[in-house]
Amino acid sequence: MESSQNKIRGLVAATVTPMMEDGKINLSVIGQYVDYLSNVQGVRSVFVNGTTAEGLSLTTEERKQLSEEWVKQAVGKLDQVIVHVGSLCLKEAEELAAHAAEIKADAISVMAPSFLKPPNKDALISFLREVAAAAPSVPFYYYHIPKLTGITAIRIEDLLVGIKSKIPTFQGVKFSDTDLLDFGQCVHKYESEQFTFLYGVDEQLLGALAMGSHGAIGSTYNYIGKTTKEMLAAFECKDLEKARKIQFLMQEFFSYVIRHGFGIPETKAIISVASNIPMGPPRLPLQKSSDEYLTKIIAQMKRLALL
Ligand SMILES: CC(=O)N[C@H](C=O)[C@@H](O)[C@H](O)[C@H](O)CO
Ligand SMILES: CC(=O)C(=O)O
Repeated sequence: MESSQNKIRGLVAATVTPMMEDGKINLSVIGQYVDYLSNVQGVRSVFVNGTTAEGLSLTTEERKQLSEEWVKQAVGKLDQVIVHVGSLCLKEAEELAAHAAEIKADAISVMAPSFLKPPNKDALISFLREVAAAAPSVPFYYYHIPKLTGITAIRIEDLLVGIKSKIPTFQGVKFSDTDLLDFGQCVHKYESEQFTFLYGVDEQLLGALAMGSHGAIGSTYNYIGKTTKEMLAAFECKDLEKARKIQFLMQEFFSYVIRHGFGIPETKAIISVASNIPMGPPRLPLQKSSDEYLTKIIAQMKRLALL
């Protein structure tokens, strides 16, 4: 049984994968990255090899090296290292899950396979169950990101019916979608099960907090973690006016970048500026964004006092 101590609460940074100009992964800066997150942003948990980390663009060997390095560097500095082990290939996902267990990752997470897609909820559960079974003592989080997986017809409220009997290690959901009806009903219906619901659309986290979110996993907590923590604290003290003020400020940033193009290339560049750690370019098919655009983003962030 999970003790409440192991439950994920608060903010989790969805990390980027540091890369070198030649395209190789750069393990050598992960120690510094951990220090930066915990000391500068006050973020003490990480989600590695996920979307922001270009997890599905990495080789299995690279994913293993990265998760090993994160777990190693996190000792004594971070609370939780959650490793995304999802893959289009069940066998590869199982291998990564077993590896995460071996290196003592705190939790694993799996998104739905998105090329040959599960035709229905039961097929998805069967896939998740097999992966989870490869790490039978590691807490398991389902990673819901329908816009990217293309699996938009499966509601999480329905997916979770009886899930503990099928996936004994099931612990919660990383919910990266704007559907607050589905999210709210997950929190409400499964309260007695003590699942953990972590919200993943950073632009509207306050809405999810109002629905009872237990925390958040997102790419922007790499650089506005500290500000977001102030919003969480204000919400906690029921100072909604202050919480809104902070969310609105962050939304000014989101509104600007989303209009002009916002994704992993920009995220890597912003973190590089914020942390002074070179995160490098993204891997193809993603492309570096232009210096001109990045200069504008940084100027906007400074204007909003987010950098
Ligand atoms: C699609 C995507 O990458 N979503 C991230 C996590 O789920 C978020 O953290 C976003 O990057 C963030 O909300 C900005 O849109
Ligand atoms: C954004 C997110 O949570 C991920 O990178 O997987």
